[in-house]
Amino acid sequence: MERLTVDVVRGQARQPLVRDLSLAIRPGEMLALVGESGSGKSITAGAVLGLLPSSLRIGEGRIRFRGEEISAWPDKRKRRLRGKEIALVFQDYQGSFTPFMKVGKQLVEAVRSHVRITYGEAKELALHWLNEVDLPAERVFGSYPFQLSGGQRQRAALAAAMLLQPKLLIADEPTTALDVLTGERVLDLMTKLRRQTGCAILFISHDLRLVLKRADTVAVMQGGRIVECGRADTMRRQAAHPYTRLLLESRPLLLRDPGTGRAAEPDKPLQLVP
Ligand SMILES: Nc1ncnc2c1ncn2[C@@H]1O[C@H](COP(=O)(O)OP(=O)(O)OP(=O)(O)O)[C@@H](O)[C@H]1O
Repeated sequence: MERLTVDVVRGQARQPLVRDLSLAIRPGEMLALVGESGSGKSITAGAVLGLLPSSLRIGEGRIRFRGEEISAWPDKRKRRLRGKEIALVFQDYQGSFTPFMKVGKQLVEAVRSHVRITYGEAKELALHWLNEVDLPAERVFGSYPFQLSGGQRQRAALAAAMLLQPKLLIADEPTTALDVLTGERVLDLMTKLRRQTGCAILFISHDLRLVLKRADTVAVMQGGRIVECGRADTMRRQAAHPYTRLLLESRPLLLRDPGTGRAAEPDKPLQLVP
């Protein structure tokens, strides 16, 4: 992305939501885009994918993918790129699968909508990737999404994303809905997959400390702009921008019982406090 600006269009007026954003991800690299809610991370991902709502437009700048400028491509051409060369994993892993169709059937259909192979070949590919994400492949293939745990569904979504060996995987808060250990496992798998396949990963997160452990490069966003971008190991030692330091120092939220102010007990109403 070079000097990318995304505007919200209201009648004749345009107001920038993402400004002057430049980022580069190389094959096999994990770049994390981090910032608080509303900082512009999802809009940036939407711009790359050609998935911006109609009220948002790329204003200035350009997006290049494997040497081609894709920002000006028509929707149909971008659609062909999505799923095949650029894959997606969302926070809402429920939304990655249709509820009442077996996981295997969905994986097979996803492959066959992009490449002309037989059912048997597509099934073999699906089983291979389910295996790669450490799932009991045959069982998951024959299961409905609701028969899997949240962590299993997110790993199945990762297998679905990898099926066509994408060059870029965009993962928008893929671990946020998972408990810490399950989330770490999904991240470990992403690290393994990018090493194995050379797939680049754009990892979107609000959790700077989490991504500093796994990403090669970290870009910190605030109010639609990148305020700091650099190697994760350097940022771990010395964050330059005050906002990055604030994100690093911010304490995890605790769940407290609003009545007693103590750590919450199960089944009591909860309140989030900093
Ligand atoms: N369709 C839209 N029209 C107008 N403003 C929008 C639209 N979509 C997003 N915005 C605004 O753009 C800003 C950036 O939104 P974005 O969803 O990219 O943030 P984010 O960093 O991904 O946040 P979160 O972590 O909560 O998903 C926010 O202030 C949001 O309210």
